[in-house]
Amino acid sequence: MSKATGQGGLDLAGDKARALALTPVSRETLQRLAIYVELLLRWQQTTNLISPSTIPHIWTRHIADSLQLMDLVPDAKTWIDLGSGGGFPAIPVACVLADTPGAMVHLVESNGKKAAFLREAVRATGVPAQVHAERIEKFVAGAVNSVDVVSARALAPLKTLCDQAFPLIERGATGLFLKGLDVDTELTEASKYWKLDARKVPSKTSPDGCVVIVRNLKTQPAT
Ligand SMILES: C[S@@+](CC[C@H](N)C(=O)[O-])C[C@H]1O[C@@H](n2cnc3c(N)ncnc32)[C@H](O)[C@@H]1O
Repeated sequence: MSKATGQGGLDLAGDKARALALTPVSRETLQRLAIYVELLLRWQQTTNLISPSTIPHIWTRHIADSLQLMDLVPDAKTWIDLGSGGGFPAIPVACVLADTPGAMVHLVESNGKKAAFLREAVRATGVPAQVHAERIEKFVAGAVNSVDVVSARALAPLKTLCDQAFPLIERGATGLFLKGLDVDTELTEASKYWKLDARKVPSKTSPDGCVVIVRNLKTQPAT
């Protein structure tokens, strides 16, 4: 495999350079990310971890999209990522946090094959992360410790994310939810059931995307 090309002769160098310009990382973090990307592309041949059409843009569409969360919560050390799938945003976040003492990222993913991949990704990169192969509802209900951040990407509408993340946000976690074009409709719907402080931050990687930062989540009083 040449330096310029990735798995299967894919030329990812340009996309990787664009991603690193958007979300710069240390040399050590980049080494961990490169191990993860290579592993993901290998598993992708037999397990659907990301949409095949996004493979040529894996560094911008997935890695940088995940890394943009770091600047929003610079002091956060403990995360729970809901519905991690192939590992976004959790594994890139853990790659950055690997040099932070006390950091831990929990990945909740009920699909057995994807959870097996995530375990292998954690082992290969050596990042501070644990994979929980169970349903979000069960994991969150049993989570005893408070965390700094609860994140989710491409999992569910905001109303459902509020339902799922409420026990964690109630105990002080900040919700970071990567969202697309429908965000305003989703916010309107969520606001019927939840009182929430929600701030939209434009995405660094997608012109139609944003990150919704949720704090102070409370149920709406019945009218
Ligand atoms: C569309 S994928 C998104 C994966 C990843 N977050 C991303 O952005 O690439 C949603 C993932 O959430 C998982 N999932 C959905 N509902 C879940 C639940 N209730 N408990 C655990 N995992 C769930 C699915 O198995 C799937 O892998």
